[in-house]
Amino acid sequence: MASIIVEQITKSFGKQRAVDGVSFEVEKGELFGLLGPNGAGKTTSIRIMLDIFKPDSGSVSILGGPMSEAKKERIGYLPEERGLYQDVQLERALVYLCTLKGLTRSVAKTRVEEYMERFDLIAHRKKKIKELSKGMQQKAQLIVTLAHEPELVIIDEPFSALDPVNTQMVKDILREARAKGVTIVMCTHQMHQVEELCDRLVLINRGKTMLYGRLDEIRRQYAQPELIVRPVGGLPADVVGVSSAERLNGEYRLRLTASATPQDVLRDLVQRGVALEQFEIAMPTLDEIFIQVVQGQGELDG
Ligand SMILES: Nc1ncnc2c1ncn2[C@@H]1O[C@H](COP(=O)(O)OP(=O)(O)OP(=O)(O)O)[C@@H](O)[C@H]1O
Repeated sequence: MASIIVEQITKSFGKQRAVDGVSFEVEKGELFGLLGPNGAGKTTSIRIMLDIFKPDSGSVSILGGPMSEAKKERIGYLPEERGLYQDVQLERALVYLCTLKGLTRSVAKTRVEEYMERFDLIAHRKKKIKELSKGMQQKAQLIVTLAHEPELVIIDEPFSALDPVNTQMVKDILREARAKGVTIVMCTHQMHQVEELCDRLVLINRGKTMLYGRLDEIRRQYAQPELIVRPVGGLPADVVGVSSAERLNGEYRLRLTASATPQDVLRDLVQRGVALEQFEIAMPTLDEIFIQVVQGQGELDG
């Protein structure tokens, strides 16, 4: 079942077309990546999804239909711009913001305390927001996003100000939420985080959908005919189906001829008695795919 259905949305600001016919669906309980370079239209798409902006055309169904006031309490949103009242003490600010999301004061207090423990903020509970570091403020905002236990979470750059320890903690929290059936849409430029966390993704560029689908399928689709092979000894010079071989730290990256398959190469190596520690099809990283797609569109558009 889909938690969000985005159909052919468009949005212009003056002559600038920020979103240009974007469609995708986010399944219930998945961790979905919303990706794209700066200015691609991600934040505008999120704002349309959350009914902050009306689209010029197209439609959005969220949690089974149009957005409503009641639904807002079932959603957690971490916006890109982190706006907390700077002069208020951390704990007071968090409890207050959680009551705005429908929690009673006493439940809000308990949850906030639990989350402050978990996020290692408890020692700072009496500090004003402006006295907290950037990373601490971001964790505080994540608490506001999550503490009312929303069924749908939309987070824009959740890791941007976090050190590796806090990044790991937030990733664990997101995985736990997913395991409980929470739907998560994550907008980020950090491709390795997407590779680690996301089931499916959409990549938009200049307002248009460039890639959409399962991460593993997208990587397979962009796989070059290359192998990574680690032989026990050396590699013969004339392996069947190999057009070039590059050696790096005992590992070879083999480029295949147009008609060869990985099986042809493996068969030849086995027949020649080459012992192998590793034999795998080289998969491109999401970073490489992102750059290829974005630069490719740039070249097409001139
Ligand atoms: N309120 C606005 N008024 C005018 N133009 C806007 C407004 N919001 C966004 N835009 C323009 O729309 C385009 C898409 O912006 P958007 O913020 O959606 O991109 P983004 O993918 O979130 O980028 P980033 O990764 O840099 O945050 C940009 O060209 C931007 O200048």
